[in-house]
Amino acid sequence: MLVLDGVARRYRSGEVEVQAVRGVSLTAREGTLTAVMGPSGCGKSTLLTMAGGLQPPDTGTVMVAGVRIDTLAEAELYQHRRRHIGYVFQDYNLVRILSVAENVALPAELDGMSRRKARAQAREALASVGMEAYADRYPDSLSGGQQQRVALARAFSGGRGLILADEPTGALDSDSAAQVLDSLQSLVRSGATCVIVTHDEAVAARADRVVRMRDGVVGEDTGAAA
Ligand SMILES: Nc1ncnc2c1ncn2[C@@H]1O[C@H](COP(=O)(O)OP(=O)(O)OP(=O)(O)O)[C@@H](O)[C@H]1O
Repeated sequence: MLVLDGVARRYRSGEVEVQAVRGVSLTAREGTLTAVMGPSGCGKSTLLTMAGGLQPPDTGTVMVAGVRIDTLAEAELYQHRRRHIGYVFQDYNLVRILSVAENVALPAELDGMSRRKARAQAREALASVGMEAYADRYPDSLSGGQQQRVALARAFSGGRGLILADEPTGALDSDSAAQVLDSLQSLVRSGATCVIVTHDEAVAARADRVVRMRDGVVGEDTGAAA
């Protein structure tokens, strides 16, 4: 579960200060898919990076899997992120010289898990997004949608409960995007909490909840009472 409480964040570049997020509270529960939408520059990505512990809020609190992460020391934050949070970006970020299974196993191996265990875990994660048949292929031989499903498996591998995705279908045609959404929904059904930043109404249509931001605040929230 993700709980954001009154988070705010501003950026300063030179003399100019931008209040990117102005106090957002949002709880996303296990087994739900939340779409965060809104015009360019309204603060969606900033909100997602705070939810994932990639940058702290100036004010407000962030809880992931029952732990307040915005005040954790760096080493603990790093460990908590690796255990509980998976990230997916528009451009997949797969390592081209590694096979699909090696890509998915990489975070666990870097974390000290034995190769055998990490690979077994990777195969399970690939199965949960319907990509187990591609385990020995290389990213360049896959379509964009397939690569994104591998990236989803990597984010989820090891049972990470919170999947944060920034425009995961932004580079895909509608058929590939639909397959990525199928995979995301199957992770949600197996209990993951997913939060997606998107401009794509097709994603919003399949979300359990749509949060629309405007100028750093939540303007509309279909799940406000949930
Ligand atoms: N590192 C940064 N330094 C300075 N300003 C930033 C930085 N990152 C974002 N901003 C500014 O903060 C505001 C919110 O940006 P953010 O990327 O969160 O919006 P967004 O809704 O995700 O936009 P998009 O849909 O275009 O990705 C914008 O005005 C942006 O220019």
